[in-house]
Order: sequence, then structure tokens, then C-alpha cells
Amino acid sequence: MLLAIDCGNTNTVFSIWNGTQAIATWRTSTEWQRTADQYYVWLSSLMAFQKIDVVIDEVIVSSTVPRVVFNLRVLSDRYFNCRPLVVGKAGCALPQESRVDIGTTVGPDRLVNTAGAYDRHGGDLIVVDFGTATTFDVVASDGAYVGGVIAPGVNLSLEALHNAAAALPHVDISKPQSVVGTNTVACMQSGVFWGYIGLVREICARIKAERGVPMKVIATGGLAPLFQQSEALFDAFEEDLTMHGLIVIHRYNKEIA
Ligand SMILES: Nc1ncnc2c1ncn2[C@@H]1O[C@H](COP(=O)(O)OP(=O)(O)O)[C@@H](O)[C@H]1O
Ligand SMILES: CC(C)(COP(=O)(O)O)[C@@H](O)C(=O)NCCC(=O)O
Ligand SMILES: [K+]
Repeated sequence: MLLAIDCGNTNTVFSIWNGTQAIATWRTSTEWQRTADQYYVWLSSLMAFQKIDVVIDEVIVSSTVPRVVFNLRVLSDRYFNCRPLVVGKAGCALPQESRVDIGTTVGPDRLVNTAGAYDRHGGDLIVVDFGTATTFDVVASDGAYVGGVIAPGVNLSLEALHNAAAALPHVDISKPQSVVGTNTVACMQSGVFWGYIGLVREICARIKAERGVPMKVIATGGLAPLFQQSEALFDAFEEDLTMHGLIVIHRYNKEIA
């Protein structure tokens, strides 16, 4: 069975797949120091707890944190007796090309999102991923990744305010009652929430104008629904888009092997 690992700068998601069916998904915080043995203790105890008695013999990894990859390779080798497919590394082919400046290393999560979204929706897409950073990935009509936008993530923006200003507290994002805040927390939430609505709308509008074709906007990441409930920003929200992309890339590599 396949273990798919999506490592972001904040969280790492592990998912076990039987063909196209996800059997279980677990999330842990991303820490580059974590060893293969630590991953295995965590993973095997969750599998035992949920009575998932399967043999993992294939692994695919996407990691925005390069230092984590070494330990995930050791995990695959030592405990699952296989060499992992690592997106963006030699030995892992991608179903679509990436048309960016020579020498640019695109974040593997963005290539994976592109593959997942193109598989489900076809071309001419904007994929918005609300992760540590908020990324906009532009997918051409033929499925190629043709560039995008990187903006500071929602929580990163709130943390930056807290870290830089002595009197600003730590605040969780939520939709404020009104735009004009009457206390510090409400003012901060308003700035980030409504600022973000504007950011997403403006960037998508400008991408569409620049490309000159109708485009669908697909959103992923835990915070996307918060913004969608307020304004119709996206054509679709798909929580599992990155995982789906990993499955698509894994399937493609098996087909061409
Ligand atoms: N459902 C959710 N509700 C609120 N915050 C969330 C949710 N999912 C993720 N987050 C927060 O959003 C930020 C990005 O998380 P995540 O999408 O896991 O990032 P990455 O993929 O970059 O590791 C983190 O600060 C995380 O705590
Ligand atoms: C932009 C990112 C930091 C987003 O990572 P994430 O928020 O998913 O942790 C990541 O895709 C990355 O490190 N990209 C490299 C540069 C690029 O994609 O052009
Ligand atoms: K991500």
C-alpha cells in the first residue's frame, strides 16, 4: 500500500492509500530534527490504534522543507523497504511540464497542487493554497505550471504583527463582526481578514486579465472555507487537493515505469 507524505513548513500530513481510496490520514507538526525512528513510532501507534493492519510498500513525498527529506528517505528504506518517490528530485517524473525561469526551483507542493487540480478540472486554473505562505499556482490550458504568486500566510501575517509590535497580542484569525474594530483584537482581525479578501480577489482578477482566458479558481488549505463563507472567491474548495496530486504523480510514475 502507498504512504503519501505532504510536508509543509508548518504541518506534515501522512495518508495511507489503497489504490484511489484513502484509508487514513494523520497530521503532525513539521520538525526537521525528527528522525525516521520517531516517525515510525508515531505512525505505527496510530495505525495500531485505528486497527489498520496493512503493509506499506510504496512511499511518495512532497516536502517544502528540504532538510526533512533525508529522514523520510530513511523511514521508507528502514521500515517500508522501499525507495520513496520524492517530488522535484531525480527519479520522480511529473505529468505536466513547468514553464518557469531557468534555474528556478518551484516548491514541490505547488507542482503537486498543479497535478491534482489539472487531473480534476482540466486546464486554465488558479490554485490558491492557504498554507504557511499563501500560494497562487497558475495552470495553463495544457496543464503546465506557468508561475504564480507567493503571499505571506494568514497566520504568518498575524504573527508578524504580534512579533513586531510590543502591544499587539497573539490573535487567531476569524471573521470580524464589522470592518471598524473597537478593540485591538478586532482591529487586527479586520486588517488581516478583509485585507486577505482583497488580496485574493485582486490577485485572481489580475491573473485572469494577464492570461486573457476564463479561469477557474480552486482553493485548498484549512483556512480557505473561512474566506469563502464571506465572499464567493473560489469556484471550488478541495481540502484533499495536495494529497490527490501526490496520488496522480504516483500513478503517472507507475504508468511510465
Ligand atoms: N482548519 C484550520 N483552521 C484554522 N487554522 C488552520 C486550519 N488548518 C490549518 N490551519 C493553520 O493554517 C496555517 C497553515 O497550515 P498548513 O496548511 O498545515 O500549512 P503548511 O502546509 O504550510 O504546513 C497554520 O498556521 C495552521 O495552524
Ligand atoms: C512558497 C512555499 C514556501 C509554500 O510552502 P507552504 O506554505 O506549503 O509550507 C513553498 O512552495 C516554497 O518553498 N517554494 C519555493 C519557491 C517557489 O515555489 O517558487
Ligand atoms: K501546503
